[in-house]
Amino acid sequence: MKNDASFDFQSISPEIAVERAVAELRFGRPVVLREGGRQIVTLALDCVSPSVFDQFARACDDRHGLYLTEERADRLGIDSSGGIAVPLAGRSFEEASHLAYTLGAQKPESWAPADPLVAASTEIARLALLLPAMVACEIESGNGRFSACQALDMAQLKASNAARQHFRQVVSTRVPLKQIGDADFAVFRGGLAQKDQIAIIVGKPDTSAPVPVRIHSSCLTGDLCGSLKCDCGDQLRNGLKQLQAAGGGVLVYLDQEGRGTGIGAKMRAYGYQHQGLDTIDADAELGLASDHRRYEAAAAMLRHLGIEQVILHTNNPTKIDGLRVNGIDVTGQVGVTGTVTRENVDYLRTKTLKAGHTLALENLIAAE
Ligand SMILES: Nc1nc2c(ncn2[C@@H]2O[C@H](COP(=O)(O)OP(=O)(O)OP(=O)(O)O)[C@@H](O)[C@H]2O)c(=O)[nH]1
Ligand SMILES: [Zn+2]
Repeated sequence: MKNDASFDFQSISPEIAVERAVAELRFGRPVVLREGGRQIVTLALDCVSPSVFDQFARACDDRHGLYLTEERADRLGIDSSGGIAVPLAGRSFEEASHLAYTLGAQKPESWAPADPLVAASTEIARLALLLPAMVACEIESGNGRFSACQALDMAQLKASNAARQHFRQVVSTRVPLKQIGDADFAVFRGGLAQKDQIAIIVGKPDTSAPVPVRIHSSCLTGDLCGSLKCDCGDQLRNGLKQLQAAGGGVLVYLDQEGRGTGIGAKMRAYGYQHQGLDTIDADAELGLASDHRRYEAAAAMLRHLGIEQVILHTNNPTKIDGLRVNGIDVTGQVGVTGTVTRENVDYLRTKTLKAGHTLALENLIAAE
């Protein structure tokens, strides 16, 4: 955590500036992003009302454009690197939304490669758990029409990344669990999105040797409600049992619903899955990449617990890489499976085929 003495009440840190911008976007207000001598003003389409959209168009003198990510552009049949900008002059909120997220939308008549500064603003939308469809416009310095909007420098956005690793433990308390008995729930606070994150400590792991660890991303539908569409609930409970059987370990439960996209995006993606898209293409239709999760928080929490070496319980190679780039030594991997159901088999197959999950799916199906 930052040394409290560094807060002088007269300036703000990069991460506070970013958090404020995130809050503004979620209120449906524009954010100004600056780099060098340039500045753009941007709104997340996902979070504005039609009247604010029209008001923004007027304030931009109709020079505003719609930024679409590379994934969304690709779904519209446009090959781009870094996304595209579609001019919005004369277009309604409904037309813009159709272009940004609707299944089966037509390729726009005109578009241009995206401004990298606008593309960078999707990072704020991502932290705000909003879809990365940005309505944006370049503005001159001295333009007073957006003077009350939160402004952010690109340098602050980049510098805020360091905060992703700043965590402190708030509390650790015993909780009796149905399947494995007592476990300690250690709550950590900090990071960039300032959410509380949890490490569930099973038994008394020996931190002088590689510790069995599961990194589990939250899944409200699966973990909590027993949804048959995924294997998350089983993996959560089986993961805890595996850690106990291994003589103790840690399950890091990360607030990363929908592979880091949030419950709103995940439910929208489920809607497209009901229309036949797989889990990756459904996210791409919303402009999202195949996985938005980050592992700085997990690595920082493990280090707080004195853990530098782990045996990771996962089928997902991205989690192994994610821990390694954040300084945790992954010395081994153990798979974690759940029940294959009629409803989740396609999801599991897509994870193995498109996301490289090491899951022997056909063996699992044959064993049931
Ligand atoms: N966007 C999106 N997220 C989903 C979908 N189904 C499940 N999820 C999310 O996917 C994540 C799955 O988390 P985990 O089980 O920890 O991770 P995993 O990538 O399956 O890897 P391992 O379980 O470790 O093998 C959770 O954040 C779920 O909310 C989906 O169809 N779309
Ligand atoms: Zn799930």
